[in-house]
Amino acid sequence: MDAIIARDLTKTFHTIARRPGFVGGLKSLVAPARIAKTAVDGVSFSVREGELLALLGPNGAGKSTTIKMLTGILVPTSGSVHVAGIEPHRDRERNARTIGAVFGQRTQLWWDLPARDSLAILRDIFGVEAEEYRRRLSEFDDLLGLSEFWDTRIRHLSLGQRVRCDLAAALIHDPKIVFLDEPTIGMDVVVKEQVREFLRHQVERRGRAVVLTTHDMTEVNRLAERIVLINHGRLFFDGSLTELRSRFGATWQVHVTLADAPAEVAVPGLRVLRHDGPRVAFGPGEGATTTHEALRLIIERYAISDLTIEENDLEDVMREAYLHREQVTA
Ligand SMILES: Nc1ncnc2c1ncn2[C@@H]1O[C@H](COP(=O)(O)OP(=O)(O)OP(=O)(O)O)[C@@H](O)[C@H]1O
Repeated sequence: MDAIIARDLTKTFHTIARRPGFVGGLKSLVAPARIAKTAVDGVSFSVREGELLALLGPNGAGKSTTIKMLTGILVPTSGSVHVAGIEPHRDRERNARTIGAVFGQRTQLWWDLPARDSLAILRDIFGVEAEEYRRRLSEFDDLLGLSEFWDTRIRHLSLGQRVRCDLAAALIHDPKIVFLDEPTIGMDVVVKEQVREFLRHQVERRGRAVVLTTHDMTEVNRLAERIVLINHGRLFFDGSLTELRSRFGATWQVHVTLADAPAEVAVPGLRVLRHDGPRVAFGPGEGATTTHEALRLIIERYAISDLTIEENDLEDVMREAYLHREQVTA
């Protein structure tokens, strides 16, 4: 079932352009020149329950603006958004009970209170029953190790500790839908993996729908089943990581050592890049786009004794995707 449905979502900001100099400043006051900036332009997508969608794009692409409309912080200029059947900006109270959100750069906790008290306030605000609260806290503690800094004031927590508290706070009322805007920014690799494990648990075991923005390609690789790419406010890709790799010039090589050393090697759909005795390197040919597919084709024809796969990394693929979009819009 779709948890989030965005249709033709558009947001245009209006700002006042200040003319240079003193006279220019006066003119701007008398006759302000308004500049329109369409940050999100006709974006449509949906997210199912139990699905993690990574919303990606270069700086200034419109990701945060999209998330802000999905969470009800911003009102769309046009188009529609439904989150668990609710229009977030029209029904703020029901929306707040339905969603959880973490903005990695900010906190929704109280600076001068210890983590324990901050969460207790949220428990009271959302009316979480005592036994249920204890159960959830203990689950969050198991996954995020909160009790290490339970009694420390939020202002004294490290960034990684603070975001772990923010994650617990965002989920304390058991929302079905979670928005995360760069949740692991600035975290060390150990804490990042802890947070990723937590998110996997929320999606796979708890069936939550999660929308995540990040510039961290390892995160995308390890977490995202589905990717939506936007640039200049427009959606230009919606699909799996495999589809993304095959569409934006991902290259790979499959190196195999064959059980025999045939004089000729050929696999329909693959290109033979090198052939030296039993050792053969295959690359993508017509009709075979993924390494999985390539392996199936090779194993169907030859017995192999060794195998390695080289793929160019996701950052290369993503750079290709962003540049491709620049050329399309240029
Ligand atoms: N309140 C605002 N008023 C005017 N322009 C805005 C406002 N908020 C965002 N913008 C502009 O809208 C565009 C999209 O910004 P947004 O923050 O959504 O990008 P982003 O994809 O989240 O970028 P980043 O990866 O750098 O965080 C940018 O050009 C930004 O300057």
